Amino acid sequence: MTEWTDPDTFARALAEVETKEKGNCFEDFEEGDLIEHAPGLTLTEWGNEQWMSQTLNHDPAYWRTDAAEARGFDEPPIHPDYLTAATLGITVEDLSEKGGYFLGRTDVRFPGAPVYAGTELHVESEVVNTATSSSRPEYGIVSWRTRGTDAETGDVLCSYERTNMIPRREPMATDGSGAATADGDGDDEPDLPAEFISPDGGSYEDFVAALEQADDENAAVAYRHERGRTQDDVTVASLPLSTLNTAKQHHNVDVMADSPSGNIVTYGDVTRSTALGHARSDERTWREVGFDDESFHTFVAVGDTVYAFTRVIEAEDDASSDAAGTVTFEHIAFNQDDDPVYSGTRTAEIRKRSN
Ligand SMILES: C/C(=C\C(=O)SCCNC(=O)CCNC(=O)[C@H](O)C(C)(C)COP(=O)(O)OP(=O)(O)OC[C@H]1O[C@@H](n2cnc3c(N)ncnc32)[C@H](O)[C@@H]1OP(=O)(O)O)C(=O)O
Repeated sequence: MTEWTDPDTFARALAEVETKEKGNCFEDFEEGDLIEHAPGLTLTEWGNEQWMSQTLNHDPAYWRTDAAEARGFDEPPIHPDYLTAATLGITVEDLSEKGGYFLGRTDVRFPGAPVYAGTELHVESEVVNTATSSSRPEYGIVSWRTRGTDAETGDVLCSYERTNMIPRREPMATDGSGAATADGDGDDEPDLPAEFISPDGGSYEDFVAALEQADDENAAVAYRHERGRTQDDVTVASLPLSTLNTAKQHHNVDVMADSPSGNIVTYGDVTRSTALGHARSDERTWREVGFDDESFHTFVAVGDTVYAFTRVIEAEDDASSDAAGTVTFEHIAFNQDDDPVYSGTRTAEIRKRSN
């Protein structure tokens, strides 16, 4: 038998053989295509706790039975961030393993009852939009609507619309006009208010009072959270793999050395969940309602630190329980250089002071 492990021989063999490719290119997606994601995943207490602990989501209702019961849950439930990340992770093999980046997501909702450990997740996606990228001819932009359901009951547990940049098999012919970006001369920078108000506490009434104060003045309710989380092998590689997210961006240093980021990068859902964990540590969350207009602005890599900034947009006394009111926030995750890495709006029910 030929000794193929001789390095020169092996290099020649590698150069000759076909690579069994993974994932799909832009050209493989057509609007209306329905994709059922085979992996599925059982949401476990271990997966939930690993996700929550590493992203600093330490709300006692997700950790302690008495705290869970006081919030109307039967037991500590699966955290909505882990549910969202798992509903996306499972889809990567079919939708985005070829490469490209997670750009944004909107209409993230949790229509079902609280989800508990042991629930088997079934996920499917529909291609809702395919577009050329005017600035990057080697990529297209694809959006999918994804639904994660309870495999046993068929109840929808999590749904959203997500957009990725996806590599094209053949780069688009371009006259280069799309690459030019009008940077402007800085004159169109939005004005900031004269004053920033920070709520006195994390209860619903504190957000209402701060918004009322800001309404009278040239002010906004906005503040930063002290905690930061430096990205390490666990957050960058382990957490996405624990959701069956096979994107090479998170665990293949060899391939990523040649990519726009030059390195493996943090799964967008880890960055976002970490920033939300920081924000939640300064409020009295009752329930998560939904997320919109989420965007990932730049890469987060091992060694980067994820911080969070919150702007309070509105408060309404229309929550699902008298114990809480509804607050809409804009959260911005930023790194050690103060560069925004993620932004999105979040609607959450926040406990009233008496509860
Ligand atoms: C899951 C998963 C993978 C991941 O989790 S990867 C980690 C999370 N994502 C990131 O770290 C990406 C961060 N973003 C960036 O670094 C830059 O945006 C990027 C990807 C390098 C592109 O930067 P550019 O400066 O070249 O371009 P733009 O930001 O202007 O965007 C390129 C085109 O995309 C369009 N676009 C951007 N955001 C959205 C959006 N939310 N929805 C729809 N379209 C969007 C933008 O308009 C540009 O279009 P053009 O026609 O002008 O090219 C996984 O694998 O699934």
